[in-house]
Amino acid sequence: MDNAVESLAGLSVTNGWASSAPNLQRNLGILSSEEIGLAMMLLREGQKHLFDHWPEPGVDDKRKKGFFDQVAQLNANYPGGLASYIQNARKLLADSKAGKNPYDGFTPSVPTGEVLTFGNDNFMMLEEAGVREARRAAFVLVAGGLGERLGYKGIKLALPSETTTGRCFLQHYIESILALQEASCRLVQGQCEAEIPLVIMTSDDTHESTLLLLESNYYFGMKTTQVKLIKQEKVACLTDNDARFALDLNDKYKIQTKPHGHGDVHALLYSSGLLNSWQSAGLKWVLFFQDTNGLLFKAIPASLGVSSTKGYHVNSLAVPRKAKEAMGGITKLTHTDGSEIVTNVEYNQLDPLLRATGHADGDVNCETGFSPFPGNINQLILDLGPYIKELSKTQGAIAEFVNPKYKDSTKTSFKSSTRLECMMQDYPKSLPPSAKVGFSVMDKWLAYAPVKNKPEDASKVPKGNPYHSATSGEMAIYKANCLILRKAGVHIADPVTDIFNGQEVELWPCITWSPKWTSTFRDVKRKVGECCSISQRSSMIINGQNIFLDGLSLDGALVVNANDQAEVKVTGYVQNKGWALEHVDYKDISIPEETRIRGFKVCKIEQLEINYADPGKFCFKS
Ligand SMILES: O=c1ccn([C@@H]2O[C@H](COP(=O)(O)OP(=O)(O)O[C@H]3O[C@H](CO)[C@H](O)[C@H](O)[C@H]3O)[C@@H](O)[C@H]2O)c(=O)[nH]1
Repeated sequence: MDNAVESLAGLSVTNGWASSAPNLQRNLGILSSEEIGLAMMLLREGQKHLFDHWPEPGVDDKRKKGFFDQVAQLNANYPGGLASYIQNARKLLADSKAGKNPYDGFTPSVPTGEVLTFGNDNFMMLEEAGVREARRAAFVLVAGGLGERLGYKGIKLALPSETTTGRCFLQHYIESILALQEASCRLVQGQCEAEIPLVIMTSDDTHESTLLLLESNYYFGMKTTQVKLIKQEKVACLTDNDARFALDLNDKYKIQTKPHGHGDVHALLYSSGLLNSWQSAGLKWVLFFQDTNGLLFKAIPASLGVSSTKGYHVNSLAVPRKAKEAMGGITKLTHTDGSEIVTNVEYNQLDPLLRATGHADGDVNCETGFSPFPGNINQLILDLGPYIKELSKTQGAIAEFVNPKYKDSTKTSFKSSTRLECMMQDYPKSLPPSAKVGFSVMDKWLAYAPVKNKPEDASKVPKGNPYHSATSGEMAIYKANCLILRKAGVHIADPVTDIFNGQEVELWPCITWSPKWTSTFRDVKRKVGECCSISQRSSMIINGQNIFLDGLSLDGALVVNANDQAEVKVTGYVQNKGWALEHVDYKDISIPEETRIRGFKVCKIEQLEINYADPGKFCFKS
C-alpha cells in the first residue's frame, strides 16, 4: 500500500471529495482509512462508475470490502500502482486511437548476429564454453500462458513432448538442466556442487497444475529447493479510451482481469529477491525460455557459449523465419536521432512497420525463401550483473502495449474489454547504447519446434510454413535426433511423408534419448562408433548416460536402459516388427486429448528391450 494511496492527513471524509460518487459517499462509514485512500485514488483517476450500483450501507457490505481487497491487490501488483496503470493505459489508448506507429522515427534494417552451423568446430567450441558456464546459470521458464491457440485443457508443460517415451515438456526441461549441471561439473576441475536453479513463472491459470505435476513426479529428479514458482497476477480490464475499468459480468463487486503477458517475469524476478541471491552465490547468467519447445536444449550450450565468448549482456536465440510466421523478427532500428537498437519487433507489428518505411510488400520472404529478419524464439540469455543494474532502475517494468479490438472506425468503443500487455523480449528496448546486445541464429530443425496451434488451425497454415502443432513438434524431435546422428556418422534412411490431422509431415525414424545421454554434439560423436545404420521404420530409445552404439544395424524397435554406473556397448543386427504410428482423428473424443491432438498413436508391436541395472562394463551383441 505504499504507492498511489492518498494520505488522509488533513482531509475530512465529509469535505465532499466523494460527492461525484454519491453511492460511494454514503458508504464511507463502513470503509477503513486504507480503503478510503484507494477510493480517493479511483475517483481521481476517473473510476467513479465502479460505485454507481452500490446500495445503502448494510447491504452487501462484505462484498464491498471484497471489492477493495481486489483493488488493493491490483494496486500493489503494478509498479507505480493502479494510478500509473490507468495513466499509462490512457496514453497508449490515445496513441492506438490516433493510429500512432510505436516505431515512429525508426527505420528497420536487417541486423547481423552470430550465425552458427551445427556440428562444425566453432559450434563444438561454443558448446564446450557453454557447458562450462552452465554451472553459473539460472533458468527461468515462463509458463503462465493458457495456450488458447492450442485449445488443450491441461497445462502445456504436462503434454508429452513426444510419445515414444511420453516424457512431458517439464520432465524434459528438468532432466536437460540436470544433465547440463552434471556435464558442467564434470568439465571443471576439482569440487563442483553446482545446483542450477529453475524458476517457473505461473499464473492463476497454471499454478496449481504446475505444482501438482512437480509434486506428483518428485520434481522429476530435481531437488525441491532448486525449483521456485513465482506467480504472475492479472491486470484490470479497460472498457473505453478513458481507461475506465470493466466490472466482472457475473460479479459487480469485482473488476474484470486478464493476463498482462510474459513481460511480468522481470518485475517478479526483481521483487522476489532471487536475482541478488543468485549474484551472491556467484551466478552469472539467466536463461529465459518458453513452455513447449522440445528442441531448445539442443541449442542452449552453444548459445550460452556465444554469450560468454562475446561478453553479451543480452543474447536472443533466433532461427530463420518464414514471412508472416507467428514469431517476432529480430530487427535493427535506427532512429532519426542516429541511435540504434537491435530488438524483437513482434509478428503483428513487423508488416505495418515495413510498409510504413518504404517496403511496399511488407513482411515477405526474400530470395532465400525466408524473411530477411531472423525469427525470435524467445530464448534470452542475460548477463546477471548488468540485468540487476538495469532492474534496480526500472524495478522490472517493461514497455507495454495495448491491442483493443474496436467496434467501428470511430475507434470509440471496443468489441470486448482490453488491457495493457508486456513481453519479456522487450527488455533490451530500455537499455543504454553501451549495452552489448546480440543474437545467435541456429538452424530451425535444431532449435525450434513449439506446440501452439490446434489441429484445425495448423492444417490451414499456408504450405511451406510451419504448423507449430503437437504433430509437428513431435516429428521435429525425431528429425533433429536423426540429423544429429547422421552428422555423427550413423547411416539413417531418408524420411517418408505422411499426413496426420491434415498436416503433411516428414516421418523420420522415431529416435529419442534421455537428456543425460548427451548435452553436446561432441558427446554424441564420442558415443557413436563406426558403421551404424537405422532403417526408416525403426524406433530407438536410449535411456542412460554411458550407452555406446558401435556397429549397430537396426531395423525395428530397440530400447536400451542403463544405470549411470553401467557402461554398455550395443552392437550387431537388431530386427523385429517394431513400432507403427496409427492414425487417429483429433475429433475422436474416445481418444485421450494429448494423443488425438497429434493425430497418431504409437503401436508397440515388437521390440528388443535391454536393461542394465547394475554397475559394470557390458557389451550387447544381437
Ligand atoms: O501472460 C502470459 C502469457 C504467456 N506466458 C508464457 O509465455 C510464453 C509465450 O507465450 P505464447 O506462446 O503465447 O507466445 P507467442 O506465440 O504469442 O509469441 C512469443 O513466442 C514466439 C516464439 O515462440 C516469438 O518469440 C514471439 O516473439 C513471442 O512473443 C509461453 O511459455 C507462455 O506460457 C506467460 O507466462 N504469461
